Amino acid sequence: GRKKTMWKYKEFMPVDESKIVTLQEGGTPLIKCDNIGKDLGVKLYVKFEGANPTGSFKDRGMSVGITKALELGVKSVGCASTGNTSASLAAYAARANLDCLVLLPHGKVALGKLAQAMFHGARVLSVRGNFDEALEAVTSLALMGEVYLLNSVNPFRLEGQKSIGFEIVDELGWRSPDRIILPVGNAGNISAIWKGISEFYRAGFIDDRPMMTGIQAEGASPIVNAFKKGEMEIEPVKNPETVATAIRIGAPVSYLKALRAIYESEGLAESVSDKEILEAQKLLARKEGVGVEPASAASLAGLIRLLDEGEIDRGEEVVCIATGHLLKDPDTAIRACEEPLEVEADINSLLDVIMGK
Ligand SMILES: Cc1ncc(COP(=O)(O)O)c(/C=C/C(=O)C(=O)O)c1O
Repeated sequence: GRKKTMWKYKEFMPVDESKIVTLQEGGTPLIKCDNIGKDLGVKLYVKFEGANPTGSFKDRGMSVGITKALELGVKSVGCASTGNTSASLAAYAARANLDCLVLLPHGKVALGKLAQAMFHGARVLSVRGNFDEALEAVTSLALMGEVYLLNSVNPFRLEGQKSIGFEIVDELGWRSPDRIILPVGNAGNISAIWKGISEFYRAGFIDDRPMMTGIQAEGASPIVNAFKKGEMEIEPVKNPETVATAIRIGAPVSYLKALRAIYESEGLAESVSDKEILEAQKLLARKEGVGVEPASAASLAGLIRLLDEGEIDRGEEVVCIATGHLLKDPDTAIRACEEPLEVEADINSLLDVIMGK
C-alpha cells in the first residue's frame, strides 16, 4: 500500500496528480499523552508535526505550493519567514529546481531553521526589521513579479496544511475530538485545519466538528485581543516579542480566517507567557518524550491555562498540534538546562560524580 503521507487524501488537493513535488510529508504521529493527560484530567493527544521532512507542518503547504508553482511555470519563489516557512520553502524549491529567496528578521531566527534555509541553497536576506516588515517587503517584490509568493497568504499553502485535520479525524476513527488547540502566528494553520475538517464534515465523512482553540504568546497576541473583545478586526501589535520566535508576529495576514474558524467552531483564543511556554515545552519532553520547539508548546501551555480558568472542561478529548521539532531551536533548549558537567574518562572520576561526592 501507499506510504502513509498526506497524499492519501489527494482527491481533496487542487493539484494535477501526475507531477506532485513531495518529500512524503504528512502522515505524522498522533501520540496519546496519558502521563500529562491524567494529571490534567483530559484525554490528550499530540499531533507531532515535527516528524515532517523538514521538521514542521509547513512541509504540507509547501508540497502543494511548489507543485502549483511548477504548474504555473514560475522560475523563482520567495517568502518572508520567522524560520520554518523558509526552511521548508528552501527544501521544496531545491527539489523542484526553482530559485528561492527568503527574508528573515535579523537575529530573530532559531538556529536550526536558519541552517536549513541556507544549506538547502536559498538566497537568505537578513532583514533589519521584524517578520511583519519582511512580509511587506517580499509581498512588494511578488507584486512586481520578481518572485512567486509562498507565504500562507497563498491559498495553495492552506490546501496542503488542511490535511492535518484530515489525518486527525481519520486516525480517531472518522470522528472529531472535542477540541483542537494550536499555536497561532500568521494564522494560516488554524484556518487551514478548520477548512479541512469542514470539507470532511460537508462530505459526510464525520458528523461533528471540534472547537478550534488558538494560542498566542502574550507579547504577540493581536488575535486573542480581538477575540476577547468579540471583534473581527485586529489591532496589529507594533513590536511583537516572545521567546517563541516562530510566532513573534504582530500583524497576522490570515487573522480574519482565523477569527472566523474560532467563532464558527465555538472555540477560544488565549495567550500565554513565555514562562508558561517554556514550562510546557519541558513537560512534553520530560513526561512524554515529545520534543518540540517553544512555539509548539504554546498549545499545551494554553490547554493548562484554559483548564485553570475553567474555560475547558475536565474530561474533554483534546488534540494539541505540536507544530515544530525541538531541534529547530537548540539554543533555547540548551539555555533552559543545566550545563553538562565535564569529567575525566576514568572510572574513579565517574564514580565520584555518580556517587555525588
Ligand atoms: C513552529 C511553528 N508553530 C506555529 C506557527 C504559527 O503558524 P501560523 O499561525 O500558520 O503562522 C509557526 C509559523 C511560522 C511562520 O509563520 C514562518 O515560518 O514564517 C511555526 O513555525
